[in-house]
Amino acid sequence: MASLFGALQRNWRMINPPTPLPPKAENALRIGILGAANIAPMALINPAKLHPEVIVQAIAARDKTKAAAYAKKHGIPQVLGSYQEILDDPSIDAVYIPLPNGLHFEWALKALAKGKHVLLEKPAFSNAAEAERLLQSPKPQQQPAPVLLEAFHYRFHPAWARFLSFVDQPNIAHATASLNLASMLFAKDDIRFRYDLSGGALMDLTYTMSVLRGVYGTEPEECTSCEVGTMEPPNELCDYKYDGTWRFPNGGTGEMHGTLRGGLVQMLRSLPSVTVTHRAVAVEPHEYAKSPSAAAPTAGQETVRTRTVTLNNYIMPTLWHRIDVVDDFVVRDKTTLEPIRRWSAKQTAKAYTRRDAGLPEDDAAAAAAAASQPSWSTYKHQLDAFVDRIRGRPGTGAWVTAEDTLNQMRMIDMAYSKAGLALRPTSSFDPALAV
Ligand SMILES: NC(=O)C1=CN([C@@H]2O[C@H](COP(=O)(O)OP(=O)(O)OC[C@H]3O[C@@H](n4cnc5c(N)ncnc54)[C@H](OP(=O)(O)O)[C@@H]3O)[C@@H](O)[C@H]2O)C=CC1
Ligand SMILES: O=C1OC[C@@H](O)[C@H](O)[C@H]1O
Repeated sequence: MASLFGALQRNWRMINPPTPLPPKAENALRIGILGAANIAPMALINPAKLHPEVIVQAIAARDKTKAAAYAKKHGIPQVLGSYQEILDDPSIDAVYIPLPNGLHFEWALKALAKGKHVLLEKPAFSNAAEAERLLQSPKPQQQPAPVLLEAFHYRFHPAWARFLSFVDQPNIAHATASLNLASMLFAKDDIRFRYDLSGGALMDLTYTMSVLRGVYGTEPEECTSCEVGTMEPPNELCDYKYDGTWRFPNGGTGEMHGTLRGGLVQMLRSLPSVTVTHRAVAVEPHEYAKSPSAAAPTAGQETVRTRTVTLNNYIMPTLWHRIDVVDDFVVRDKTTLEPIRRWSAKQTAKAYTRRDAGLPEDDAAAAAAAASQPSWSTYKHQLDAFVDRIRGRPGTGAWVTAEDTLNQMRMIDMAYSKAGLALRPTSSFDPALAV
C-alpha cells in the first residue's frame, strides 16, 4: 500500500513538479530546440523547469506558425524562423536536436560549427560512417570542444548504476534485452518507418544494443544472427521488429528483441527489461553468510554462485522499476565437481534517487541544496549531466562518450548487415558547408 502511494506520488510529481519552481541563475544556459518534436516536452522542456541553470529560450520549426503554437503551449519565449536562425543566434548556448535520425548528422555538425553545445537524440547518426565523419570534423577535435551528448537518458538514472553494481562484467555468460512497443503508438508514415529519414526498429529501439554494450562494458565481436520483420512497400527497407544475437569478447552471448508493432497487452505485460546471467564463480563463505540456507564447504569442497540479475523497466525507471537478483549456490566437490548441496537466495533492489544507489549528488543540485528526488525522470538526470559537463564540473560520472556513440552506430550497422538490410543512408550534406 505504502509503495503504491509512493509510486502515485512520484509519478504525479514527475508530471507536476512542486512549485515554486527554482529561480533561474543569472548565467543560466539558454537552449534552443530544433523542431517542434513530440519528445521535447518530456526530454527537455519539463526537466529544464527544475534546473536553475537552464532556460529553454527558443524554438524553430519548418513552419513558423507551428513553432509559435508550440512555444505558446510550452512557455518558450522566443520563436525563430528556421533551425538555422537558432544556430545563428549568439544568445543561444546549446541546442537540443530531436529531428528524424537522418537529419541528426547535418544539424549536429552545423550546430557544433557554430560553437553550440549539442544534446542530440538517439540514435545519434544514420550509420557509423556518419559518426566517424562528424567526430573527426574540426569542432569536436578542438580544445575545449563544445559538448556533444547522445541522449541515452536511461544511463543517467540511479537505477542503472544500482543494477550494474550487481553485475560482474568479466563473468557474464549471457545478457538479454527487450523493448516492445504497441503499434497503436505510431502511424504507418511515422518517421520511424521512413528509410530516407533513417528509420527502422534497430534504429529507434537501439536501446537494447546500448544496454548490451553497457552491461558487458565492452563491444560485441560479432552479430551472430539478426532476423527482422519489414514494413510493406514503399517502406520495405524499414524494419519494424528484430530478434538478434551477439558474441562478446569474453565468450559471453547477447540477445535482443524489439518491436514497434506489438500488441498493447504484450507491451503492458513485457516491460522493457534486461537480464544478465553469470557463469558459476567460486565464492567465499563471507559472501553468502547472510543467506538463510547457506552451508559452509568442508575440506575438498568449494561453493560456487551463479547470479542472475534483471532490471525491469530500464527505460522509464521513475514510473516504476525493480531489480531482481537471484543467486543459485552449489557446494561441490572440488575434484569431481559433483554437487553436494544447493540453495538459492533472492533479493530485490531499487534506486529512485542517487542516495538510494550510493551515488554522489551532482554539483548543481548540491549547490542548490536539493538532493535528487524520486520523481526526477531519466531526462532530468541526463540534463544535469549535460549542464555539469558544459560547466566543467565532474557530475556523477554517468556519460555517453563520443567513442560510445561511434561504437553504438557500429553495432547498429553490424545488425543491419547480418539481417541483410541496407545500412541507413548516409547524409548528402557536405561538412564543408557547416560554418
Ligand atoms: N529519448 C527518447 O526518449 C526519445 C527519443 N526520440 C528520438 O527523437 C527524435 C524525434 O522523435 P519524435 O519526437 O518522436 O518525432 P516527431 O516526429 O514528433 O518530431 C520530429 C521533428 O522533426 C522535424 N522534421 C524536420 N524534418 C522533417 C521531415 N522531413 N519529416 C518529419 N519531421 C521532420 C519536425 O519538426 P518541425 O516541427 O520543424 O516540423 C518534427 O517536429 C528521433 O530521433 C527519435 O529517435 C523519440 C522519442 C523518445
Ligand atoms: O524511448 C523511446 O521509446 C519510444 C521510441 O519510439 C522512442 O523513439 C524511444 O526513444
